Amino acid sequence: MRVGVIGATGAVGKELVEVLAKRRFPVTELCLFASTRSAGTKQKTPWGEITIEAYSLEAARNLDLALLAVSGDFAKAHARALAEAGVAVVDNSSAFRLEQDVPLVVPEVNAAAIGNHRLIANPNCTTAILVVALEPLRQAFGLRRVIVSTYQAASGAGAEGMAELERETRRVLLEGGPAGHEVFAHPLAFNVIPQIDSFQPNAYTREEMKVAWESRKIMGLPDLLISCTAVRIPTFRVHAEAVTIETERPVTPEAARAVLAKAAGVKVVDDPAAQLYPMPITATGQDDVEAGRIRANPVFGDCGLDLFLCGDQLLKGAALNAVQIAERLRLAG
Ligand SMILES: NC(=O)C1=CN([C@@H]2O[C@H](COP(=O)(O)OP(=O)(O)OC[C@H]3O[C@@H](n4cnc5c(N)ncnc54)[C@H](OP(=O)(O)O)[C@@H]3O)[C@@H](O)[C@H]2O)C=CC1
Ligand SMILES: N[C@@H](CC(=O)OP(=O)(O)O)C(=O)O
Repeated sequence: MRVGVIGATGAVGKELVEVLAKRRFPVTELCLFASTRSAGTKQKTPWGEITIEAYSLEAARNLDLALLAVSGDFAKAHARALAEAGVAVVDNSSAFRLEQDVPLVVPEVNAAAIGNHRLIANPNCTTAILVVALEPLRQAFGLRRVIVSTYQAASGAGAEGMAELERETRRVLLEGGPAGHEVFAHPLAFNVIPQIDSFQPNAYTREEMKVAWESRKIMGLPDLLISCTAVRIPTFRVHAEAVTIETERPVTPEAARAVLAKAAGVKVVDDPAAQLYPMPITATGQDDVEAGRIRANPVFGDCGLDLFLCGDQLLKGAALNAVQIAERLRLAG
């Protein structure tokens, strides 16, 4: 397949190239696109050094598959035209996630939604990591309410977010100066920030509402009661999530552990006696979402469960999930 990665110089785009190679996606030609800023620069890839092109429909229309990792505004301006030109498009931005005619897919949960669609939306990273663990629990015990608190890495804000955390951490440690900020609302180094994206009229942030809106769509549970508090922390990679659920039927930690141990895309890491639990340091670079600290939550009687998740948001939350979707597009013909 002729494959294009659009946004190839960014945090997600670079991972997309690596994931395509790692999963031996049948690439006959790889084209890398970014903005005019990067056009002409060369990027090392498993297929050799490739020159970045400035994106244009003319240059991309001969692709079989386009993996978009640019902004929502860019996707709104270009994705449908690309799909109408016959290119299968998987979009990582939030532009189309809630559009009725565009499936929003996490293959472990709702691969069937792909059907014959040629424009597929990849979910918000926090959401993808959450639903991979929630869906098997829903199937086994039913799901009544979900409360999530997140601990999200700097790379969720893209390559510039990572660069800012590194630069400002160095500034504090080496120069003793105060940490600055441009990407984040406040200095992130040596801090945590309970704001990701803009505030909504209901006092939640947009990131928090995406977790609710998108989980409902992916899981096909439009009335699911779900509340999220999304927090940025000074790690580079992996989003962690403390999750509390109320199930419809009684649940025990042992039964939940057994369900999650069999679930695709989940790895149970839960041995408190050995101090084993999910952490960004162990989840970095891993395809599976780590699930641990599984315990009964007494607030919801025998239907309450607490767990802690760590997922590499550049992989399952973005590049890996997008390529998993593309693999199914290929199978669909
Ligand atoms: N980071 C994450 O954890 C996740 C991100 N996403 C989504 O994925 C998308 C990409 O995010 P991320 O990789 O973090 O962002 P980055 O800021 O790291 O990368 C953005 C990319 O878009 C390119 N770009 C910008 N403008 C244009 C343009 N006009 N034409 C072509 N390419 C352009 C940039 O190229 P250049 O270098 O030339 O400027 C760069 O390659 C976003 O929609 C984001 O919401 C989704 C899930 C997780
Ligand atoms: N908002 C996420 C990453 C992201 O880009 O999400 P979305 O694609 O929904 O805007 C974060 O900052 O961690």
